[in-house]
This record gives sequence, structure tokens and C-alpha cells, in this order.
Amino acid sequence: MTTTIGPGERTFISAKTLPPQAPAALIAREKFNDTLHETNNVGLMLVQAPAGYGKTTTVAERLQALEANVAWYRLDAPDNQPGQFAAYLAHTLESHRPGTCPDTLRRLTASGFDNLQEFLTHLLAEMPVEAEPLYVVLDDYHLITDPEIHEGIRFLLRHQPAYLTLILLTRTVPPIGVAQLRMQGHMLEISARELGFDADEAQDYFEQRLPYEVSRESIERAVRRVEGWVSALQLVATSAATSVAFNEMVEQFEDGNQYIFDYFDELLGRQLDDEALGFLLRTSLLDRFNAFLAMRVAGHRDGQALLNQLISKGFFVMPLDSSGLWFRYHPLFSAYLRHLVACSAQEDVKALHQKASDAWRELDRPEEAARHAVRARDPQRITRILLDHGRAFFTEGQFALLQQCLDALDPARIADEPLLTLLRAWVAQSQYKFDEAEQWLAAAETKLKEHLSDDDLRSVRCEFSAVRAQVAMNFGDSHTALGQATDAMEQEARILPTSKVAAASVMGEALFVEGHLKEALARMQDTETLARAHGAHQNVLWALCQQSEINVAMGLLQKAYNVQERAFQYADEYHLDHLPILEFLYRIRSQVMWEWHHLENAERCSLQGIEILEAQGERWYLQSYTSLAKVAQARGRQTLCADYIQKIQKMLASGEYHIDWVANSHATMLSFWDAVRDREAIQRWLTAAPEYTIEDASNHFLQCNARNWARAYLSLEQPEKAKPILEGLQAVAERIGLQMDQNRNHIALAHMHWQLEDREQALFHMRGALQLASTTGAVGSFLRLGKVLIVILKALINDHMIDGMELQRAERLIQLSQQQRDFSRAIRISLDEAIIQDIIDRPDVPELIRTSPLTRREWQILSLIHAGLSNDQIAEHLKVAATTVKTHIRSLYQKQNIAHRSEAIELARDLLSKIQGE
Ligand SMILES: Nc1ncnc2c1ncn2[C@@H]1O[C@H](COP(=O)(O)OP(=O)(O)OP(=O)(O)O)[C@@H](O)[C@H]1O
Repeated sequence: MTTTIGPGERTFISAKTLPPQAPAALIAREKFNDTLHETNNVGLMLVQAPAGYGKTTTVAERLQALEANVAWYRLDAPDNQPGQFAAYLAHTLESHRPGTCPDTLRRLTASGFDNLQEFLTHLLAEMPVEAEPLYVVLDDYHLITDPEIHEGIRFLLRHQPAYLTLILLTRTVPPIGVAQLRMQGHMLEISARELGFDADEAQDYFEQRLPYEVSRESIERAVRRVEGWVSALQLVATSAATSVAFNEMVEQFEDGNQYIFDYFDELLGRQLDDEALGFLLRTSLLDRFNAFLAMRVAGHRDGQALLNQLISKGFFVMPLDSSGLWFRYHPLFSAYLRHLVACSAQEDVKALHQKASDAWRELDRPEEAARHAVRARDPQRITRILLDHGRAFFTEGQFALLQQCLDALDPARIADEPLLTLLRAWVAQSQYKFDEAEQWLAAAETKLKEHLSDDDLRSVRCEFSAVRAQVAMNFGDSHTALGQATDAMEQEARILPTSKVAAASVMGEALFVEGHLKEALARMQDTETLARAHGAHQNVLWALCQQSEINVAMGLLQKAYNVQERAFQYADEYHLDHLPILEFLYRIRSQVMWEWHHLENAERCSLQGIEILEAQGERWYLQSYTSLAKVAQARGRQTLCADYIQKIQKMLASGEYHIDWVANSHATMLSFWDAVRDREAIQRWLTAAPEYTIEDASNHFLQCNARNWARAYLSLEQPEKAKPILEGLQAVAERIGLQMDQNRNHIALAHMHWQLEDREQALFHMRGALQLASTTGAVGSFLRLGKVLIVILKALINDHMIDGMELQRAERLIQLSQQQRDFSRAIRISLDEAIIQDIIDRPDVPELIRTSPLTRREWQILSLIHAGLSNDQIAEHLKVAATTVKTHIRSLYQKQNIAHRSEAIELARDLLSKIQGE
């Protein structure tokens, strides 16, 4: 049975056949250019993604940017009827280019067609054989359910002229033979994965829409939480009035948000029967799933069919990879479903998690099995998993998971089982709960005495010694650590085979902190070999990170970098990118990058570290925030830096951290306060700062801690107090060979002597610093000095005290330092409305500045042009596409009636000179 397309006059709504209006803050999405260019060779482009993913806006924006020929047809519910569909299709084509199908339209009015196929035959016959490439967009095609129309599309695809490309924008997969078209290469696809905004696009979007600055870290977190779903980003942009509200809202996404819940309520509407809804609810407890898992958890016999049905309905079921076998729900949809589960009395959540745990075990995925056993609060299952796989979790460094498992067990059960005790103690020590670690070990020793032979007890104790060695090490007691580690090395490790690796590593660490750098390096290399032999990933990576740290201490940053590369390769080879230890690797990479002034990389590494730490909790972000604060300061972004400093202070106040971390964070805080001349903060810091000793400053963190005191005194212009500290530190660093510290001490000593007005000594130390920098490659430590660096370096050059490499380095440092100051000013101007207003209010500004006001972004770009940046550099700096910068510049030129860049520079100079005194 086919439907006749009856004759008659029809009224057309013209808006239905026009591309949509662009939103106010339209983000250009150039990444789709290639895909659109490729459509020349295929007849169909399928843009399929859930609601609000930007299908319509993206395609309309790109086609317009590419100046393509587009006939747009936006479907509504009444178009799900062959007659209406045919009439609008012909009308769309004709109104796009008059003369395309007048006869078909005439016949539609006069006599109609027997069916859709006859209509299409007539239409295709009438359309020209050759013409300019034409895109016909059918927007919201998911509204079509009539099989005749789907059949008609298949027919059209078989016979369409070569110049025509059909673009279907749809939430669901249309039944038009997609699988075959895909296999035959007759179709291009854009899915939610590509449509989702990436961090750069989101940054651009928020910068256009928000009146406040949001950190890159917050933007990346937002993009991760919503997986680039533009509607959710839009919701944040409209609802969050401040950066604090922005972060809060993004945090809330984890558990859900009422607006989004309402949105999903509307979306699901009455589309689902009880069976499908039950399936969705039960499977929502899975972080990812295939048909097998879904079947097992939902207790459904035909899981695959139900899954396919949900996918084809466009319900935020996201494919995990290109295999088409693994899926997960969009995180916000998943939060919504979990909310429904929580509100429903029907689902036995504990039983669902138990089923999930068992199913994952069958798939040999103990990690997931353990997570569900924890969520089921099922000690039996947890114990079974830990006894079988706890060692593997440990060697992989899955401490958070181990902790969740062990927290669910009865302490008496743990004390009975040496493996569980060891795991518990290692977890406690990894979280700096050293007393607790000892309590677990002691409790087990008391219990085990009752039923273990002396021999067995001795061997258990040896393994316990490995934990005790690490604890002692973290207390800074390297002597006890060495003793315990030696004990641990004596016996074969029967419970945790990696106990000996851990002990060897502690020995290396002890040697390192005591200042025996060469021996420490050799020991860490041995540890790496031992760890590799055990397949102990965590220990291999740890040993490599430690080698890198030792090389940094020796001033061999390039070597450190190379060791890090090896660690990255190892992680890559064994697919370890999810392990928490990787954050350590990214962190030390970020530190080297900062020192080399590769700020982009330094920032990227810190952000990656944060991404890894997300599952571990914010407490661990301290070092990442410290790195981000350093980068922000180096870029002159003081407001952002202040935000990080505030977070760091809060964390330090509420948690216990190793002095290594504390000293590093304090160094960054002091630099910031020095830059913003917050003497009070520095004074306050001095009253509560960690104590220091000079003679024992045999490693980088004790050096750093003591140097912090000296730097604080220098900021307060009390060089005489800094003197004994810095001279003492330098003597120790020279004796031990801590080259990186020598480099930093020289810089501080130069500053100190400059303040003491001992020019000769100041220049002597600055030259020493430059000489060492030829091995260390240090830049960041110099730039931290601020304005005085330029003065001392210029004096050094004027006195002809340096030449060759050192001279070049000095000149580059002056240039970078100057640039940093210009940046700082540029950013301050563009972010501070008051400064802009102040400029505008001056009587001598060009009239156009008042009559065609610039946007915040345009001010920013104008000031960056003034700071001497090229378009590419501006794009890199602002993290937007070069073409976006060009668009802003074009608009800026138009507003200000500028024809050439030189005029823009002149205007910038003129405007900004008005606040030069700032
Ligand atoms: N490139 C962009 N720049 C700015 N805003 C955008 C962009 N893309 C999408 N948006 C905004 O996101 C929202 C959703 O976009 P759009 O309507 O294009 O999604 P869709 O996938 O076509 O949705 P639906 O399935 O409901 O038709 C809109 O409010 C739109 O303005």
C-alpha cells in the first residue's frame, strides 16, 4: 500500500525552508571543513547525535562559511506524511533556485502523484543533469517514521544527480540502509563524538558569553563532565553568574541538575514502555557495557535487540569506540537514570551491583568487579576479589580502589590475612596515614603470632618491614628506612612479590635525600630492572620518575626529560594511562617544561595530571595547582594565579603534606606575593613557615624550603637575613653536587647582593647562574625574579662580563622578561573593565572607540598586537583557532576603520600609552 499524493493548493511556511538564525555567540567549527569537502564524492552525509548536540547550528554555520549552495528543509511532525513531505521538498528546491522543478510543483497542485516514488521520479527527471554542487539538508529527520518516506530517501539516494549531497540531521539512526551505505563508502558520518565541543571551542564560547574569566582547568572539567554537549555548556553559560557559580554548577553535574533532569524527562516522554525503561534503569549502574553485560544486569534475554532499539532512538547511548560493541550512557544521562533508580522502590540496587560484579568477573575484569562489589557493600565478594587480584591492583598502584575495598571489610578479617594487612598498610602509608599503617601491621602481628610458625612469622615480618621502611622514609628518617629496607631484602617475599622492589626503591630514595646522588641513581636503575622483572608497573614508573628527579637535582634536565620519555613509552606500551602514578610523571614533566619556559606544555601536563587525579579526590591536586599557578604567573595572568594560590592555601590548611610538596607550593606562593607586592602575606608566612636547617639541606626540597625563607626576606628587603641562609645552602649544594639548587641559589644570591648594593658580587652570581643554565637550561627560575632580573642582566652585559652562550641567554631572558611584563599589562587591561572604561572616558581617545565599542576579546587582541604578538602567537596564547583571531581582527578593523596592521599597532600604542604609567 502506498499513499497517493493528492492534488491541491498548499501553503508553505518560508522559515521552514531557510537555514536557522545563528545564535549570538557562534563558534566557528572549522574542524568539519574536511568532512564537508569530502561530501563531493558521496551522496549522503548523516549527522546523527542526541538532542542539542549542535547538529543544526554546526551544519548551517559551516555550509555558510564555505559559501556552499544549500537548500534547507526543517521538518516538523506534520511532515511525516508523504504528501506534505513531497510538497515541501519540491518547494525547498524551487525556492532555493527558481526553475529547478516548476513542473513537479505544478503537477502537485493540479493532479498530484500516485505515490512518493512517482513524485521523486518526476522530480529527479526534471532537475538539471549538471549543476553547481548543492546540499539538501533535511533537518530533524528523526521526526520521520513513515516507512514510505524512508523508502523514498533510499530511492533518492540511488538516483540523485552527482552534484547533489543529501544531509540528514537526526537524533536517531534512520532506517534507510545505513549499514550498507557505510560498507559501500557511500556515506559520511558525523556523530556526537565529533560534534561535542572540545576544550578550545568551549573556551572560545565561554569567553564570548561570560563577563568573568574561567580557568582552563575549569573549562576542561566542564567539557569532560558534559562530554562536549553544547546544550549543557549553554546552560552553564546562562545560569552561572560568577566563576565560583560556574565551578559549582560543573561539580553538580556529577550527581545531576534539575534543569537537565527536566530536559531528559521531556525527551523520554512517553517514548518508552516499561520494559525499555527498566532496561535503561538497571544498566545505568554500569560505567560501560556491551550486550552481554546489559543482559546479565538487566536480566533480559534479548539485550542486544533492546540495546539497538535504545540506540536507534537517540537516547544518549554513546558508543565507546568504533567497534560498535561497547557503549556507555552520556554522564549526565547516566546521572539522570541513577536519580530515577534512587526514586524507584522497584529496583534492588544491591542485587544489581552484585550481578554486575559477577558479570565483570566472568569477563576477567577484576577492577570493575571490585567497584561493583564495593557499591553492593558485599564483603564476601570483595574479599574474594582482593585475595585473587589485590596484588595486581597493588602493582598497578590502584590505591584508591584498594582503599574502597578495604574500607568495606571488618578489621579483624584484615588482621587475619597477611595479604590484606599488607595492602591495608600500604594504602595507609600512600595516604600519609603513617600511624595507621603501623597500627595495621602491629595488629596483624599480634594475631598472626597465634597461628603462624616462627619461620612464617619472620618472613611475614620481613615484608612488613618494607612498609615500615617507606613510612620511615616519608617521616624523613632515612637511617631507619635503610635499616628496615635491608631487613625486607633479606627474605623471599611470599605474600606480595613486589615487597622487595619496594624496599630497593626506598634504599634509592634514602640515598637521594641524603645527597648521595650517583649511588641513588644507580639504585633506582636497579630498582627499575627488578620491577620490570616482576611486571610491577607502578614500581617501574616510580623508579623512572625518581631517576628523573635525581637527574633534575644534578642539573641534567635534558637527561631527566629523556628518562621521562622512557616512562611515557612504558605507560603507552602497557596501556597504563589511567594509573594514578602517571600524574607524578606528568607533574615532573610539567616542572621541567616550566623551567624551560615551555608554558603551553607545562600547562597541558598539569591539566592531564588533574584529569588523572579526578577519581582520587581534590586533596591530591596540590602539586597540579602549584604548577598551574606557576604557569599563570609566568603568563602574567595574576587573577588566575591568585585563584590558584587561594586554592593551594586552603588545601595546605586542611591537609598534611610531605615537605617536598609544601616547599614547592610555598615557593610559588612567595613568588606571587612578591609580584603583587603583598608584603603582609609574606610577613604572615614567615611567622608560620616550616622550620629549616642549612647543614642538613642535602636534597632539593630541604634546599627549597630554606631558600623560601631567604626569598621571603629578600621580598621584604632584608637581605642581611637572607645572606647566611643562601651562603650556607650554596656551600651544601656545591659539596653534594645539587646543580639545580646551585643554579637557583646563584639567582637568589645575585638578587641579595644587588639589594646589598654589592654590584660586583651580584654580577658574579648572576654570571654563575647563567653558566650553570647552559646545562640546566633554566629559564623559569630566572624569570621569577621579575623586574630586577632585567636590571642585573643589563648591568652584566654593559660591563662586558659575559659573551657567547651566556650573552645570548642573557639577551633572551631580558626579552622574555620584558614580554612577560607586556603580557601582564595586556591581560590586565583586557580583563579589567575599569581600565577600559578609564581609557574610553579620556577626552583624547579617537571618537570611534566610543561610538563602536570593542568587545572584551577585541581589547585583548588589540593589546596582544601591541605586545608584539603575531596572529598565530595570539591564537596560541588565547587557545583559539588562527581563523578566529582573524575574525576578531576583521571586526576590530571594521569598527575602527583600520586598513593595515600597522594602524592597529599605532592605535593600540596610542590607547595603551594612556595607561603606561600603570
Ligand atoms: N557552534 C555553536 N556556537 C554557539 N552555539 C551553538 C553552536 N552549536 C550549537 N549551539 C547552541 O546549542 C544549542 C543546540 O544546538 P542545535 O539546536 O544546533 O542542536 P541540535 O543537535 O540540532 O538539536 P536537536 O536535536 O534538538 O535539533 C542551540 O541553542 C545552539 O544555539
